[in-house]
Amino acid sequence: MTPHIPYLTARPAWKALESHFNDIGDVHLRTLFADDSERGRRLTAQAAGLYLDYSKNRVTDETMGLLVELAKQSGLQDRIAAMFSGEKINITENRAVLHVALRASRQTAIMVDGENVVDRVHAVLDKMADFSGRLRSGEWKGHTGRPIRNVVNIGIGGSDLGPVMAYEALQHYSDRSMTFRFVSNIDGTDVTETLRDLDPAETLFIVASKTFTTQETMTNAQTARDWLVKGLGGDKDAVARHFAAVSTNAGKVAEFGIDTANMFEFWDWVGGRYSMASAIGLSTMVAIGPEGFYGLLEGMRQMDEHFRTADFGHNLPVLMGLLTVWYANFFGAPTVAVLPYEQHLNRFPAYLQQLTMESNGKHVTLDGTAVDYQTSPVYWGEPGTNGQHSFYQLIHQGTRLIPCDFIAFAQSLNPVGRHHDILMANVFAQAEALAFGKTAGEVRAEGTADWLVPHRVFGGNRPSTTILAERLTPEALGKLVALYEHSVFTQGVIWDIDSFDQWGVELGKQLAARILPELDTNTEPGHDSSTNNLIRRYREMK
Ligand SMILES: O=P(O)(O)OC[C@H]1O[C@](O)(CO)[C@@H](O)[C@@H]1O
Repeated sequence: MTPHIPYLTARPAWKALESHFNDIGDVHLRTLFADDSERGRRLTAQAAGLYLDYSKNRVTDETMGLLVELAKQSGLQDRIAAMFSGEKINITENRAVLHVALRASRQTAIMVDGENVVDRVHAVLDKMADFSGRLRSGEWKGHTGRPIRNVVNIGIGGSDLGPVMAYEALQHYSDRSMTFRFVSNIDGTDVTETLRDLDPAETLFIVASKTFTTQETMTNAQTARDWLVKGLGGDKDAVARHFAAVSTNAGKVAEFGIDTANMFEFWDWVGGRYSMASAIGLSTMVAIGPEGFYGLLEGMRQMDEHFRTADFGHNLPVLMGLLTVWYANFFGAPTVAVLPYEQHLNRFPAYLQQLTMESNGKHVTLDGTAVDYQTSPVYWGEPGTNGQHSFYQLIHQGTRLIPCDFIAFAQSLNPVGRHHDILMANVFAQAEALAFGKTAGEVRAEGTADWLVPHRVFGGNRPSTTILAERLTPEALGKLVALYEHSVFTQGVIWDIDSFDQWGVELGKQLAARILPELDTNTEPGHDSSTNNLIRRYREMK
């Protein structure tokens, strides 16, 4: 029988953390470092080649002990076991949550409803590898007999953000003789600008949609199909050689007119935002090749294993998840900044926004009780060093506490002159400046006039975590993605919420469906006075 888990704020470890926070919440990182010369070496952890330095966080050994205790009292170990064994932990949709099965090795067995899903995963991976191989070699020909040189992924949310993030991240490994583009927005500009300079005879569309009913994706796919057929002389038969689909919904794929032989399947136990290792990653596999894609899966698998087996005190995703809870709930920090010092990770913050906020932006516990504590913070960020010349001012001297995740790699994929050392000097310097700041005494000692001193003081004590890896490879990206996935899981378990549904996006969809027909008629729209007025104005102006 599952042990009863008390409401979050009634758990003994929570209460202990509250009183501990009163004791150490204001202690400065300068003091913590001055009192413990080993701190920077000790408050670190590493696994699967990722090095996590969490020493610049406002924690002591006691804090970490209590946070780990909180994870235990929240039943984290059982919940991890439940996820990995295919239990239907997405309770509001009655679904298993098995993105870990997408990267399980062929020999593994994970049963859902009496079936080993790992066999199905590998059957699809084999089909993807065959298709990717034929595209990349030029064996797969378009309708006019020309090889495919352009791949356009049409999808949105998890059917876009994972593929586009992974493509950007792994561009170094991609086939540079091909172009890869991503259409997501319903704004006609997205599809128009994407297709503007492409030759339909050499273009393949991957329509990626779990449900195959998403309005944005279906509308963009229809426009792409019209563009293709028109560009190839009006021959509808061209669609078969230029469209592939990735979906859980074979019926809808066939209805759209895509040959289901060109359909790559995934399953309802893969959440959209957890799907980049599934067939949703088809564009990634075409770009970097099957071997590269298997490398990505291998990296994820290593982090999955670490998460599943390592004790919480040395478990990277658990530590990161617990630190997020510590700042969100005890310091009241409303956001987390993710700052990759790697240009190829420029879409990583956007990817993480869906992963974190669609997962943990919830207001009730699993049993439907309204929470009286904060859940997911807002995640945001930009690659360094660009952010330094824009919003870092607020992180350094603003009034809000913004925990930062710095992500950096020891080796550059593009070693040019001193660029990489300068980049790394900056990431280390930022974390140092945030933690230790500059005192009024130090500012004065530089000869600063008295009136200017307060403006030039850096309070410091601003927490950050640094993730350091050797080099951005498919494996490393897989580890990083799985690290954040499991950190999100850890947070969700502590907060006792369903991290795998997304009911919050439904209302807007329903209202848009109601408004759409009203935009074309002259009947009185049936909404509040602001919405009615906006609809009327739009009708006049359009
Ligand atoms: O893959 P689909 O079914 O088109 O859904 C796209 C996205 O829409 C959502 O359901 C809601 O925004 C996401 O969770 C999902 O990733």
